[in-house]
Amino acid sequence: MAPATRGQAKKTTSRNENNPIPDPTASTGPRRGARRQKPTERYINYQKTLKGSSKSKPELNIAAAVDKFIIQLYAEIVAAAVSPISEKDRTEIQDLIRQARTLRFFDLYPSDIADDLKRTLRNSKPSRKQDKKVVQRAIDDLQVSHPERLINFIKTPNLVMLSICCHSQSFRAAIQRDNADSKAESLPRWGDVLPKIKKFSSSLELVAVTRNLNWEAALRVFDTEYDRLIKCCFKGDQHVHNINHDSFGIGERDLHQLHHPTDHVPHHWVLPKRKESAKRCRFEYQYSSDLDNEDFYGQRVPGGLNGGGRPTIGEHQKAWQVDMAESRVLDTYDWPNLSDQANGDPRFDVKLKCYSCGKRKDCPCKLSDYYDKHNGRPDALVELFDTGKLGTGVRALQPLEKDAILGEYIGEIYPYQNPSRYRTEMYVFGMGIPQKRRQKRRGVDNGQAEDSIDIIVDPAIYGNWTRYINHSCQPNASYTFATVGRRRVILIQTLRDINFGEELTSDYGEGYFTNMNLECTCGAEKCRSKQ
Ligand SMILES: C[S@@+](CC[C@H](N)C(=O)[O-])C[C@H]1O[C@@H](n2cnc3c(N)ncnc32)[C@H](O)[C@@H]1O
Repeated sequence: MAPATRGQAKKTTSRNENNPIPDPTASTGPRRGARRQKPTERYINYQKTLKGSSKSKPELNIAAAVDKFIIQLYAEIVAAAVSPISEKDRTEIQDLIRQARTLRFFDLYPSDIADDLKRTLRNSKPSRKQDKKVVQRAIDDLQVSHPERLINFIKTPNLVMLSICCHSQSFRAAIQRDNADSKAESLPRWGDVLPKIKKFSSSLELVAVTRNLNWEAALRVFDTEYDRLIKCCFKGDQHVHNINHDSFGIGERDLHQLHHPTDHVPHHWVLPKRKESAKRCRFEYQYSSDLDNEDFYGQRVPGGLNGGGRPTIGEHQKAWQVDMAESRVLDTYDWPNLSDQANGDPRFDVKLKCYSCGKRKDCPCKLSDYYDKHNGRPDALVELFDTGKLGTGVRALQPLEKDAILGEYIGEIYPYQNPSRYRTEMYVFGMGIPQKRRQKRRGVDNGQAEDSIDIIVDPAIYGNWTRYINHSCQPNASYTFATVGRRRVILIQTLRDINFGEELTSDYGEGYFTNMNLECTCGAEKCRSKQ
């Protein structure tokens, strides 16, 4: 990809001879929408009060409040997955899941039998201390407010989703909060947030499981307690009405997991359009002479080589794409013009000051320093999703503010002079890096040419999520160059505020689609392909 250079009809009705005011008396029978009487003054005043009252606004406010809730839900689930959970939170999570399971258990029976069973439970007098505790806990579980919410959530979406969402404090509060309290606190009601949770459940699950959230541990904590409860209260098999109690009423459907990632790297897995399991990113390339050496062939190629044997040059291969933290400079290539100071790193930029500290020499800055000072969001919550016609794309799972730096465009680095390593320019990004300053004395340019190194950053196989940003002729993000710690980097920066759920796009530059022999299908109003 070449560096980006950066880059209603109003409805009118006029009342004239051709469009006269309709005469209500002109037709005989009643007409839809025709006003029969003039509205009374009282009615007009009432309408006015409605316009000014909160009744005219709630839709907007509710939508915004629900969005805010969903954004918090994602953020809190991710926080629970990647950092330790406090003891208090853990207890709350476990309590809510246990209450839901107890309620669900009784709900499996026809109501008369369930009532009988609850009565048996309340009248049971277990002798062992441990059993007493378990029975009391189950009796308490039956008293929770809004039991139907918990029971229904286990049915749709399911218990997996409940265990995942329970890791969010906002979720735990919302499912237990009375509607009156929601109103008083200007928070969305449970009935408002539930449809949105269902809508995003596949994405929420993928976000949680690829970050290794241990939803199952929280769910299983009380398994032994349920065994005890069944033995205490239901005297042998008398309660079994075609209901499997192996897991205290939890069936296969309750535990249906949609995504089964084989590793826990969030940016390896693409959220599918339909409710299927997420797919791991793969890439088809042509085996080239550049790869035909021990460094590549000898290593374990991600996803293996087709057929296992050494491929012939030009053969098509498919590999898993790998997520890595930093670019990898390949030393299997010759690096002409590399200055001594560069220390083997062709990204070394002799000419420019470090954008982070402003020094030219002895700069210790790392990219994280730059992020700290320049509105950086390198951990921004994004997900890979299947866009359909454009393949994999990236969308924001949180609002992103204008000018935020979201990450570095990284990949394998090799000299520009070489053909693309995987014989495709799909992800290739080129940049020139000065290695020597122009010698100017007393205002006279000595004519000595600048030494510069042209490099390719190629994330075809090794890269990060930034490679999946699709092109738009009216993008909301861009590639920017910076020098940080003497190293030239390509960064992704937002061009405007980006909303939750919006796809991130950038401009690949004029030549990309011509070079690739592709047509841009971004669909933007000012799409170059339309001009
Ligand atoms: C850098 S990759 C972006 C990620 C890519 N969609 C994927 O699945 O890996 C660039 C490729 O995405 C597709 N693409 C991205 N934006 C496009 C657009 N506006 N029109 C057509 N194809 C596009 C093209 O196949 C292009 O070669």
